[in-house]
Amino acid sequence: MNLEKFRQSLPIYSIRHRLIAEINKNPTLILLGETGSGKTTQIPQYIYGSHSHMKGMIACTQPRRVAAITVAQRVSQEMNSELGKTTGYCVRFEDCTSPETKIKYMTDGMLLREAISDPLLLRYSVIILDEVHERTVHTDVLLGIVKSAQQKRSTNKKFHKPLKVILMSATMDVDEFSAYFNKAPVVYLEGRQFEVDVFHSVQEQTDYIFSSIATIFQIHKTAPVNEDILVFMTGQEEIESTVKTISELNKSNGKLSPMLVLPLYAALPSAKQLKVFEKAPSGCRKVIISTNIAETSITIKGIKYVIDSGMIKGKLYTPQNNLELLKVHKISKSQAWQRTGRAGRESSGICYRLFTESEFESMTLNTVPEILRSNLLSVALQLTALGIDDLINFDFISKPSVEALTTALNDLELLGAVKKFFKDNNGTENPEPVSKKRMISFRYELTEMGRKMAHFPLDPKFSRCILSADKLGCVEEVLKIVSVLSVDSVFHAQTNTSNKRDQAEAARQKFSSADGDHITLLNVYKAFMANKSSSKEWCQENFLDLKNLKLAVDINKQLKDICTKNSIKLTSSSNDSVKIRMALISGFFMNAAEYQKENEYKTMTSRQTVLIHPSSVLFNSKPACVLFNEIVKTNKTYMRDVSVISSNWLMETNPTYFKSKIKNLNDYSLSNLNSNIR
Ligand SMILES: Nc1ncnc2c1ncn2[C@@H]1O[C@H](COP(=O)(O)OP(=O)(O)OP(=O)(O)O)[C@@H](O)[C@H]1O
Repeated sequence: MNLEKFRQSLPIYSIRHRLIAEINKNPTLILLGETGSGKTTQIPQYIYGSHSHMKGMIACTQPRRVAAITVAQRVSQEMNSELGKTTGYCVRFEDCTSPETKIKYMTDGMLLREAISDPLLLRYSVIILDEVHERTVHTDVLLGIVKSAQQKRSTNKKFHKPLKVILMSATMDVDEFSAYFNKAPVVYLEGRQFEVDVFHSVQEQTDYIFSSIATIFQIHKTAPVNEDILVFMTGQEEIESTVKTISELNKSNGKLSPMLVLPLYAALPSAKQLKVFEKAPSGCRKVIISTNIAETSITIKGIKYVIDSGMIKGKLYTPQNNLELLKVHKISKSQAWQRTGRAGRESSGICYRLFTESEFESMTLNTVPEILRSNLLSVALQLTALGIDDLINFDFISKPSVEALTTALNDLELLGAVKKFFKDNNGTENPEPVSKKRMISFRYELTEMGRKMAHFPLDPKFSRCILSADKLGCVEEVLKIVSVLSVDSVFHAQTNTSNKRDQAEAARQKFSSADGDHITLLNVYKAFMANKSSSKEWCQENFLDLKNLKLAVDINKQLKDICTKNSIKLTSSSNDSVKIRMALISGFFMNAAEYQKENEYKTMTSRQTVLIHPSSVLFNSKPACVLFNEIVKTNKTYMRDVSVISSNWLMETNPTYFKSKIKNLNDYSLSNLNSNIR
């Protein structure tokens, strides 16, 4: 079938005139249509076709870069035009558009960044927010920004350019979205092009990795070899080890046809992600093991079977102790339907759910919005950079708790990114509260430091470390550490025999620094760069993860580019571990802990009892005062990525903050706090 005929066979084609009429009539429209019905690829083309004189662009946002890129490729093929001309895409670190571009697929994060310099989004006539059901933090924030831009553009004659907004998904809570956009009308699109048969497990599965592998081989033994399989699992490590297991099992069997087993997760470099879209060699079955990154929007040709573990790795946040944890948990019904919808896109498909029907029934209908289970530090910085100075009263579709927002703003103030101004009942602003009775409100303004921090696509704590490194003259070193911390562990975990474990430990000792994990990671990075020509063998010998190290090098390059663009000199002071740790303190001073007794530490901020993680080079030492990057909870609460610091450094970096903390510390702490350990 040629592409034009194919487009006409999509369910959405039959209602295209009605859709355009509704879009013309209403400022906002909500479109609920089944997966594969043609929303993402067709709606922008219909709008472009019927409004070719339109001045502004049509933006279509996607929660993930891989979707933005592949959908743009498909649409430019359907329009028979070169990618980057009429249709283009824009994702972090990659802009494939030109002055001719009219249809722009982009990540929601990119549109948010654009809003910093263009809060009314004047470049766009139509903004389509796709896959809104995913409720990523970026989508939720964008909903507020787009709504406010739409209101301002409709009431202020100066702009003469109303903004059309379209929200789309196959599985959203339409009432909530419609209410948020002043009772916007909803168009329901029924029917899908190809059927997908869904099978549930008969019994509850205790080990979804084992069940996934068993199901893959059941299919592989019986189904034609050109029918590919997409499996949903939870995270990078689990996916990489499953890819390895399946490949080895298939090879060792000897009788089965070959398999091309590919991983897919967000941290994988873009080129590797796009590999899953390539056809497998003839006579070979493609099996893709993916996180939820492949859950929405994308079409991978050849996928006949979807295997859904029913699990996802997602964020959980408790503002009381400012703790954000990643946890594997069950998906929602809406996610299960999205995963099912990745089959049946070129012909009928089959979805095997590795959970029973009653387990499915007990799942929540929709995913809890990410904004309600995240630390809001980055969001608060971005919104303040957008000029929103009263976050507590910002029109969020799902309002985070005041506690979570206040924690984020207070932390940003401590990091020096924002400044608080108090307004009294005369309307006068003061940097300090004058008297409680007279204060009526306060607002936050971005500082020069905050403006610079907002340029980095990083947790603001890391951005702050980089900016302090600029002052201290150790930018190169801090960038390397931040890059390694931005990827999964660079140390190999798969050392299952005790002999191998000893060898791995011995190899690690080579990089180990008594100052802690950060300097150890810096040593690993530097050694990797020095041995790059023989990197594969070198990594094997040293029990290091080549893929993650390469990724870190890539991130390092991108961060260097941002520094250069922002006039931050790439200074180096490689032998000065104190300077480097001082720079780290400036971002992570809230993550300091002091030794108590019997290997136990207490965090200075929330007074939690924590231990040093066994993976740390400091596991067997007991420094009086440490800094950590994160807390992980298993059966105990551990600090991960730990470095030795001196309590005096904390006082030097943030005296106001630590003076108040000292008041709360017990006698033991007070005597320790001023002891400089090295
Ligand atoms: N890259 C591609 N290669 C081949 N076919 C594609 C591609 N992208 C889309 N299609 C075809 O177009 C159909 C419609 O895709 P589209 O993404 O527009 O649907 P959708 O309604 O937005 O689905 P979803 O809700 O799952 O994102 C798919 O089912 C598939 O048949």
